[in-house]
Amino acid sequence: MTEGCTERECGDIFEAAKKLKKMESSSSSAKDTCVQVALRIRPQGTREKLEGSRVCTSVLPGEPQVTIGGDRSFTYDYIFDQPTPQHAVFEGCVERLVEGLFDGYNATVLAYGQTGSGKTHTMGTAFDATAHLNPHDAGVIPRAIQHVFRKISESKSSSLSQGLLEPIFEVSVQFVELYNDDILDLLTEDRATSALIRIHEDNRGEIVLNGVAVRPVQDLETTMEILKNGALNRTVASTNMNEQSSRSHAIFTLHLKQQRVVSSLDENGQPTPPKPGDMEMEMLSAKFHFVDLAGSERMKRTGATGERAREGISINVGLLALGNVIAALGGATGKVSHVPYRDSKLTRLLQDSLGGNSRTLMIACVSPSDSDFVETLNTMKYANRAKEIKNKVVANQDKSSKMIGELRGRIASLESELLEFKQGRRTLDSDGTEVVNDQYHENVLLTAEVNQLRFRVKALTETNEILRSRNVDLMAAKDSAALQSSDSVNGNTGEDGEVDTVQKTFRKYLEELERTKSSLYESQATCDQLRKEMSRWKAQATGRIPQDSVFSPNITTNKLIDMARSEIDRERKNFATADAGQTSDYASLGAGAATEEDGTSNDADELDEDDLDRDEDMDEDEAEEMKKDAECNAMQDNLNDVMSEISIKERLIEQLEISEHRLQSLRVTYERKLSELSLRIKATEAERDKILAEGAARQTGKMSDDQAKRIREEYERKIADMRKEYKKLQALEREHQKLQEKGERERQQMRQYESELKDLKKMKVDLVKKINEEKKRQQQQAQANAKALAARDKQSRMQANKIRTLEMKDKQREQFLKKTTVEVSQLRKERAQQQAAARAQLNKTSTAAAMRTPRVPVNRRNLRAGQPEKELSFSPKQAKMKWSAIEKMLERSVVKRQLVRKMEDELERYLQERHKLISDIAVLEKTFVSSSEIIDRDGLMEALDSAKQKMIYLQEQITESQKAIVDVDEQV
Ligand SMILES: Nc1ncnc2c1ncn2[C@@H]1O[C@H](COP(=O)(O)OP(=O)(O)OP(=O)(O)O)[C@@H](O)[C@H]1O
Repeated sequence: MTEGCTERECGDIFEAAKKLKKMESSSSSAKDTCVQVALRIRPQGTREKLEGSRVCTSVLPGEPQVTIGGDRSFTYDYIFDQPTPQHAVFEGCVERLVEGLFDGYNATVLAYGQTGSGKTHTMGTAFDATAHLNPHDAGVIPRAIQHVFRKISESKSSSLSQGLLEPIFEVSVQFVELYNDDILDLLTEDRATSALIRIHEDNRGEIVLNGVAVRPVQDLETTMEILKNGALNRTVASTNMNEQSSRSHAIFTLHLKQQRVVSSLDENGQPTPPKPGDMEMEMLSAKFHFVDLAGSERMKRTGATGERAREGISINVGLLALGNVIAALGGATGKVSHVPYRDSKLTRLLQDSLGGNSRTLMIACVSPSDSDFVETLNTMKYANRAKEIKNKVVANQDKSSKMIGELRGRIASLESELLEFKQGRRTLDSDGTEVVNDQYHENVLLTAEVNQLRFRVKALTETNEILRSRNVDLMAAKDSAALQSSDSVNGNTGEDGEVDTVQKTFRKYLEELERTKSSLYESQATCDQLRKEMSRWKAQATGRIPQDSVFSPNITTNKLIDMARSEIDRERKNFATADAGQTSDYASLGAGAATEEDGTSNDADELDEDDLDRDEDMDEDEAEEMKKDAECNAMQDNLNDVMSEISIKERLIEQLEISEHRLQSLRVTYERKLSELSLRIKATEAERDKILAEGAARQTGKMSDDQAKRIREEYERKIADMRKEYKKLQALEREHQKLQEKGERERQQMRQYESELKDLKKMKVDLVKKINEEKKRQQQQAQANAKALAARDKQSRMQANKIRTLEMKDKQREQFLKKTTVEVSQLRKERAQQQAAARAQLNKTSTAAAMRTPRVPVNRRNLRAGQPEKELSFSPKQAKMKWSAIEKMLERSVVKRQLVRKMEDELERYLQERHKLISDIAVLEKTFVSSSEIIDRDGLMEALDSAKQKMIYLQEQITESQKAIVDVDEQV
């Protein structure tokens, strides 16, 4: 397990990081969310049924798809067909928005549709001052309010049951209407205050209404009362299309502020209760706009005149501006250049909800009747465009909670990152392959190196063991030699001076051996010390300090370490000298690159995208450079290893050479002594023989037999002693022989060390060469990179210039077009005036001369001639092409519009005929029932038959017209 972190802790950190990441992504980061669209088809009204209207919409069962006009289909996020009850609409698409309110997400529900299509019914603000609202018919707003208060009490009681701090909620409401482009506060009786209402955009980009009453509310009943009073204050009037038609756009806003204990999310993204000791508070705020738009209407159909017509125009202007905002936000390219929010107060009020920070739902309300075919088709198209709008949704947390959350997330992710480095966490890269991080690889390499060193230490320990056993042998030999020497002291005191010398020599020899052994130990210790030192350097290089890096103080060891350090320092200095040239080159290159950056920074604002690209490239280059640096460092480490190895081997060889030298000199001394002893044995034997021979010659008289015997015995004893001594010396010689053999083995080892040393030196040379080559290559690469960077900078500067030039040209072109348009309208005006004048003149004089009034040329060539030189030189061909394209497009859409209008009129005519025919049929049927004359009844029957035939024909025509409208409408 990794240092300083238990398995459990690691797991906890990972989990915490995971949860916080989820929290972060779910709360603080803005997410793109499309505006959701629901289509609600209201049931046919009694009047429509009586008028014989047929249902022209059909919904695919189980699919959110609707078909109209035969084969025109639209798909929405939700479709609620005719019989859908109110609660299903709320639960289907609004409830989750209310839930989001408690997590700090703004929401908007926008009811759109033609007049009488069911917007007010759906929103739930169709209150009757006297009648009690049937809970079953309650619309979206009452249900949302109910849900908010229910959820508040639920979360309070759930906190209490969990032993957590009770959350604090603040709920307030606002209710305004936009009538004839005036904002009116529906919660105040004093209409004069409305003049003081201002739309204001705060520093977070949120739209706020200054001067509008904010009513704090505590429970469902009070809020409903406020809602009801406000709704009853709304401007409504009766039109042909709707008994109670809303003549204004109404916006009911519910603000929710809460202070609660922060809850984290589990692995499934579900909130988990915080631990009792971990009670961090957060502040969340959110608002819910409920927008009941006034119905779009065709004056012809609503029969509006006077004030109603003025209202209708204002409503249609607002809705048109809303349509333009929707079109701009949901443009095919997805790139919004300008959104005309400021074109109307309605769009300005809805700026938050469309393209802003809100989860928005548009409920498009339509009538299923074929008499409303054109309006229904238009509403469906309008709603279809709204689907494309993308909002940026972010939870509204107070600044400090947000920051704390972000910091917690950051800490947790850093902790998990650290853990990943330590443990070698496997991750999936972009290709989906499993990878282990670099730090882990490095750890593995170091562990392998440590193992290798351990192996070598083991080998040295074994050598040590061998030397120790040899020491034991030698000690035994020494003891036996001492014993023999004491024997000889006891038995022979006369001629044993030479033997003593031999023994002394032998002792010296043993002492020498001991010295050699201790030298070997010393070199072994040096070797160990150097290895430890090496691993300490490595550990320092990787930021780790091994546990065994503390040694007992020892003067010799320290001396050796100092020696090794000075040697390494010397080598490092050598390399540093070799590097110095290249480093200064790198530094100058780096400075060059920095200067380049400074030079380009002035253009940073204009070159954002290019800079981003370049940053990415630079990141890649940096990564590449870092990789190379790592390689270079690895090589340097290798070189250091080789060098320390070399110094170890050199020391070993030195020691072996010294010991070999000592052995050699001992051998010579020893051999000399041996030959001296052998000569003396021979001389003694010769002396004995000689005395014996003389004794035999003098046998006759002077020496007795006993005398001779004594002399012989004495000499024989002497010789026996000497032989003994000789034997001892021979044994010693054998021992010496053995030692020599060992020496030979050591010499072999030395030769091996020497060849290894040679290899290592060669390796060192190769490595130095390789490092130099690598550095040279890196230098070249850096130069090439700097060059490429400079080239890229130059290119991006050029591109920026190009963009600026193009933008300038574009501006000029726009100005040119604007000026041209102004001039054209000016000329048209003048022309009209001239024509009027000419007509007046014609009336006066009745002569053709007046018709020759000089005409002001209005063709484009003349207009262009009036432009300054510069503008003319600016791509007139392009401007002409653009102009003609605009003209063609306008022409096409005008033709299409005219055609559709004609078809709509035709459809309207058929519908009216059908309406008339239905009432005719009703009259005929009535007369038929009341008539008693057979002749009359036959006539009536025939009339009824022909009316019914006509009805079939009319129905077919209506269907055909609807199909034709859809076909033309679909054409681009
Ligand atoms: N889903 C429905 N179920 C039953 N009746 C409905 C439904 N939708 C609308 N209605 C009825 O249709 C009539 C018109 O509805 P509503 O007033 O809500 O239309 P509107 O779109 O708000 O019209 P306007 O834009 O003119 O205010 C009302 O009498 C309403 O009760």
